[in-house]
Amino acid sequence: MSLARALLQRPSALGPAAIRFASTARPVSLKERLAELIPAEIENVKATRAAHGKKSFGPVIVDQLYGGMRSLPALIWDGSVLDAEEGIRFRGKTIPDIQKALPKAPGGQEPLPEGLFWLLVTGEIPTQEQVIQLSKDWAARAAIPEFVEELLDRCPPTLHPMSQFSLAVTALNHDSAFAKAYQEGVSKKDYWGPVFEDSMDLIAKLPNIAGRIYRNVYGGGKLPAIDASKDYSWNLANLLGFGENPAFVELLRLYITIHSDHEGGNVSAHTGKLVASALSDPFLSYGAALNGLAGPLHGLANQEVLLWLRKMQAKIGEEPTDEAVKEYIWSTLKSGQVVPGYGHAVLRKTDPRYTAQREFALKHLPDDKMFKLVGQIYNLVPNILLEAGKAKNPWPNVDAHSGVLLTHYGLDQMQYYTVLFGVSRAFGVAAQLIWDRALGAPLERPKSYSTAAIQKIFKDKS
Ligand SMILES: CC(=O)SCCNC(=O)CCNC(=O)[C@H](O)C(C)(C)COP(=O)(O)OP(=O)(O)OC[C@H]1O[C@@H](n2cnc3c(N)ncnc32)[C@H](O)[C@@H]1OP(=O)(O)O
Ligand SMILES: O=C([O-])CC(=O)C(=O)O
Repeated sequence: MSLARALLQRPSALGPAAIRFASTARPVSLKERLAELIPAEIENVKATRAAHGKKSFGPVIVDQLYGGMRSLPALIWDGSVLDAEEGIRFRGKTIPDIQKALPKAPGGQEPLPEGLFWLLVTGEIPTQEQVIQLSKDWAARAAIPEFVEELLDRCPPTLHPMSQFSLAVTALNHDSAFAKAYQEGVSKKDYWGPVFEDSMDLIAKLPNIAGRIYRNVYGGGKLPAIDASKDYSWNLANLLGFGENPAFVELLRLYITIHSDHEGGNVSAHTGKLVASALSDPFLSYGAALNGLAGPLHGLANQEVLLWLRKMQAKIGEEPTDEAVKEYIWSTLKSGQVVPGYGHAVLRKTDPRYTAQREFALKHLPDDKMFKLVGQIYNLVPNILLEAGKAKNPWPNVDAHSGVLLTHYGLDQMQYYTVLFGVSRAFGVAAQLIWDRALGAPLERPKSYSTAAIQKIFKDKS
């Protein structure tokens, strides 16, 4: 067994210097860096709990039990934290920060999602070499089992792409390193190793799954092979048939980076964490997360936005007046539907992910008719939502913009959009699952109450 392998199997037995010594010929890998970071983080969590473990986070009110647990402090999520006014920070960094700091592809301007994953896992900005190493590692792991290919090929094209995606990801559990290790009696303190391997496999295999679904449902012929000399987003674009379009590849780099993580309480992230807390492997956990992402109030909203825009254009034309757009928005609200792409459970300002996409559009497609319509809607919806008086946040979220960019480049099959969101969200969920197992996160089991029980509690107290 090589020294590097021995180190990886028993990282805690040897110090960081030894690990660095073993890898002088190549950059320190993500797994090696993680092995260095875990012992200190275990101590950090212990110290935090010792200092603050018995302190209150404030009262829980009954409305929070009925109201979807809004603002209830209930989860630990290290990769990112969401501020209602400012938006997301990945390991403390805003979207403009990471656009500046993360490594880029040669000639590219957008951050490479490989770098974002490194940042989510370690809290550190990787070197160009480390990012290249990650691209190559994922390319080497990208093949999917033949039976998963067959499973996808047998899905009727009428089955929603998200259902196909979730089926395929769940089926990857067949080869889970963690499920196998658990059956073989792996010790709790070593859970993170096979969970790391599964997480890397999961992310690496998503382009082949996503590409196969796209070509099966929408045509486009045989899938090309993964090119190990190219980055993750280029390969995904190529599998979809857009590898020759550098602007589309750049868009995917930005898209995957900004959709990756949105702290822990959103439906997909929380579902992944919850399911994994039962020690279900990362494939089962992420399959469950995808089923949540497929809901129209969450990730599917990007599909809904495009459908809504198309219906609007069909009704009032491609370049409508403000009055016609206003009337259309009101008719949506009056018929008891939501305006897709607007509002948010936490945010109270324009989503910085919307802004990042708008800036991309201003640079690459300023004259696109649908982009202009999206801008026009931005000037009208917030006032109407405020006037309607219900939504706590009248501003656009990430989903208000993404479909327009994809459509511009010819990816206009909106039912497919949430699959791309799903590829991206795997980065954030996987990073947290690795840490949850490294830090020994317990089974999740909050307390529930019936309405009768609540009435009794307060009757007894009054
Ligand atoms: C990646 C993402 O998941 S981002 C979110 C994507 N989802 C969408 O864009 C769908 C449209 N938006 C919405 O439905 C909501 O704003 C959500 C689901 C995102 C957030 O929901 P909540 O936290 O419950 O929002 P909020 O507290 O503001 O809701 C209060 C009321 O305003 C309504 N409301 C909120 N946003 C909108 C909207 N965009 N259009 C119409 N009504 C809205 C709610 O439906 C709710 O109505 P109700 O009292 O009749 O039930
Ligand atoms: O944070 C949320 O609840 C929804 C959201 O924007 C995301 O998950 O990206």
